[in-house]
Amino acid sequence: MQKKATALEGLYIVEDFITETEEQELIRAIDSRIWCGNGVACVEKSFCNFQVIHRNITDIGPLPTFTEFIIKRFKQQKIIDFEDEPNMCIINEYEAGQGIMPHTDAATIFGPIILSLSLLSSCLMKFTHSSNPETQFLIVLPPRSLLIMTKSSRYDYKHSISKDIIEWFDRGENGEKQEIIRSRRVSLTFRTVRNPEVDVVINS
Ligand SMILES: O=C(O)CCC(=O)C(=O)O
Ligand SMILES: [Fe+2]
Repeated sequence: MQKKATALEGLYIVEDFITETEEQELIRAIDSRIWCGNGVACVEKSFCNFQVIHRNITDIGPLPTFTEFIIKRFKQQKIIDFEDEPNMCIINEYEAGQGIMPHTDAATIFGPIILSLSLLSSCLMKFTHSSNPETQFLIVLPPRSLLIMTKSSRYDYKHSISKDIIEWFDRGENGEKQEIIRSRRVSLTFRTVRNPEVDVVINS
């Protein structure tokens, strides 16, 4: 398990952060719960241990137990320091044809590290510089990989996932393109809410 730097400052990826068995167990645990729509508005289904109502963020409980091994691994693998320990997990589901609009996770609410674990389908995540939109990076998120968003990638860029069912990316070898056929993807995004119970806007 190796943390690899991407071309974008502060953005890292760890492939095979979890095993296939762990992925299946997570999906089983997630699917046995009731989904709600209180998370970021542009995905249809989400689960979150914080509730956002009228721009108010409220702690509605601890992280689900099925995420405990993931947090433990973040520490073991030195992905995070103790003071960065995530206290929030949002689980988003994307069926083929669904994506997420460009946004920056609000800097006033969330801490400096955003961690996103991908399950099931691969997809591309696009990073677009907020003040120079022509500066873009496309990052492949394979299933079971962990994306680590810090520094410039976390604060200066918007990230988004397209609704495209077929996506293409450059393999960087002889201009060769590789295809991704999107199917159901579930992601677990871990963040640190700095100051729960405050009036906030979740994404800017
Ligand atoms: O699905 C993902 O990997 C990212 C989700 C996301 O950007 C968010 O919930 O703010
Ligand atoms: Fe986000």
